[in-house]
Amino acid sequence: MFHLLLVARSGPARLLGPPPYLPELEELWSPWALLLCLTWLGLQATLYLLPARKVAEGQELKDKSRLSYPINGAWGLGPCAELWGWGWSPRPGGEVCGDEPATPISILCLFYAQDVGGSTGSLHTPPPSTPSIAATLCTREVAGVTLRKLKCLTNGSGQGFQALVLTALLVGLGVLAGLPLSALPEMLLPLAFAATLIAFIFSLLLYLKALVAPASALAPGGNSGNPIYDFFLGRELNPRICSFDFKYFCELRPGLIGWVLINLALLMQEAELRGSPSLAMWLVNGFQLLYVGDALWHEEAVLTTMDIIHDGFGFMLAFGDLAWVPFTYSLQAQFLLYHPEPLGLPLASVICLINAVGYYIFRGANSQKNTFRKNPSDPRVADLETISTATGRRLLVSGWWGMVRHPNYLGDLIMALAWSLPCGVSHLLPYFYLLYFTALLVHREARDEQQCLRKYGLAWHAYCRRVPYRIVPYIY
Ligand SMILES: NC(=O)C1=CN([C@@H]2O[C@H](COP(=O)(O)OP(=O)(O)OC[C@H]3O[C@@H](n4cnc5c(N)ncnc54)[C@H](OP(=O)(O)O)[C@@H]3O)[C@@H](O)[C@H]2O)C=CC1
Ligand SMILES: CC(C)CCC[C@@H](C)[C@H]1CC=C2C3=C(CC[C@@]21C)[C@@]1(C)CC[C@H](O)C(C)(C)[C@@H]1CC3
Repeated sequence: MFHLLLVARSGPARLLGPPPYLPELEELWSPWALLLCLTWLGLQATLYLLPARKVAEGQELKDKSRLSYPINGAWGLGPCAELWGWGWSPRPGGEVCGDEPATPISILCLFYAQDVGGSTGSLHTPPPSTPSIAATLCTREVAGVTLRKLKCLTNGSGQGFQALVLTALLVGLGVLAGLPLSALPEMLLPLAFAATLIAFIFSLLLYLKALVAPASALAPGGNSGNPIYDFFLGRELNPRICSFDFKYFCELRPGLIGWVLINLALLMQEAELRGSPSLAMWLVNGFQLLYVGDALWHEEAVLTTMDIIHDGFGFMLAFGDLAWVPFTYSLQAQFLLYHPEPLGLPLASVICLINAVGYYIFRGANSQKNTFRKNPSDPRVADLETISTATGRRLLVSGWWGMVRHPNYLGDLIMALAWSLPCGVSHLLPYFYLLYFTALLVHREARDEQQCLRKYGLAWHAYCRRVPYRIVPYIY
């Protein structure tokens, strides 16, 4: 990470060459940078602790329990923000008619968005047995008909980004009040050092906490008994203090939003240096903002990722979330600040198209799987072909998941390419993310494959025969 930060600002910007120089400790260590990182973590933790608009349930744990997670990153601009209601016989998609006669068969779920006042809302008609209804909160008898107040899980649509938007507002106000955001790029080295230090100390504390955690709270890996290995991979699966879930918080909030902030600071510094931000810088900022915004919009989907379900929370993820993501994922914008790249409109349009294709595949595949896992009879996935497994769960074999076994990785990789292309082809450095990410996803795919084979046995073999390619059709 430090090599990348140093090389990005050096003239030759050679990824494979030696670092331009070795920084002295004074260049790395700054109490101000540490204070800034801690303030940032404090701000994001405060936003995380804002009263939850919705609580989602995680996957089943070893002891058959499920953890709850606040879904703050989203607020309701549309249906399914927070969810409940007294259901009775409205026309699907229509307005609620209070005086409409209630009938026993039309118990519905009225999803209504809190921030549109609570009085309006769209109506959905999920059958009460679908997994999108988490619980019956209470029942009420009205004219001999039992109405149920239902707690529903969101389907992810129409959600916004509370934490991201509030951070943007605060930063905007700060900038108006004279906060020198464009000075941030000069501080990247000490900030990265401080973030690494925090990740290291934090993982030590997590390791110590895990020593007294019950066996049921431990991750499948990370319990080898070798302290260095376990410290690195993480002993505990979902370390928490009360309802504050450290892994979930770190995975989505400080690092991802920090990445966007660093990008913005680089854009502002470029504007100061050259009069206005370059088109290439706009593209990189826009694409990556879309990616982070998407992650927060679909915040709940992270609960089914391998990181949350399977991996312990140790140094690898803490460092990855808090330091690696913000400081290396912003590498293209860092590169552009020191190595401006002229970009014409025709090429920019092609790059936008590549990003759009990548995003379409990434989002389509992730949403299709999430929808299917939540409610296989959802009309959007009900027609897809599936195969049964001994666990009772089915596997999709048509749609995106019938094209390759990891279509979401394919989309993600295409986007990674689009993020590098605005930096031109004169240097390898801006393509670092693409190379690293390919390695990460190939390794991740192999890990997932092993887990699925363990879970689904013969059915997984059948799926592999039916869909022979892993990530790239006809190639891999
Ligand atoms: N930018 C970054 O740095 C990173 C981004 N990512 C992105 O995160 C996202 C999540 O990735 P990841 O957590 O690895 O895993 P996936 O979202 O790909 O989920 C894999 C799981 O999906 C289920 N599954 C697999 N095949 C099928 C099928 N045919 N039908 C139904 N379910 C199926 C299985 O779980 P089950 O059957 O138990 O439901 C499997 O374990 C991806 O889009 C990836 O690109 C990931 C890592 C880093
Ligand atoms: C330090 C090591 C070299 C590697 C550490 C890996 C981590 C940086 C990544 C592991 C899985 C991740 C995910 C995302 C970010 C990177 C890490 C933490 C993710 C939050 C990015 C946004 C996506 O939409 C997502 C699906 C929510 C991602 C989940 C996995």
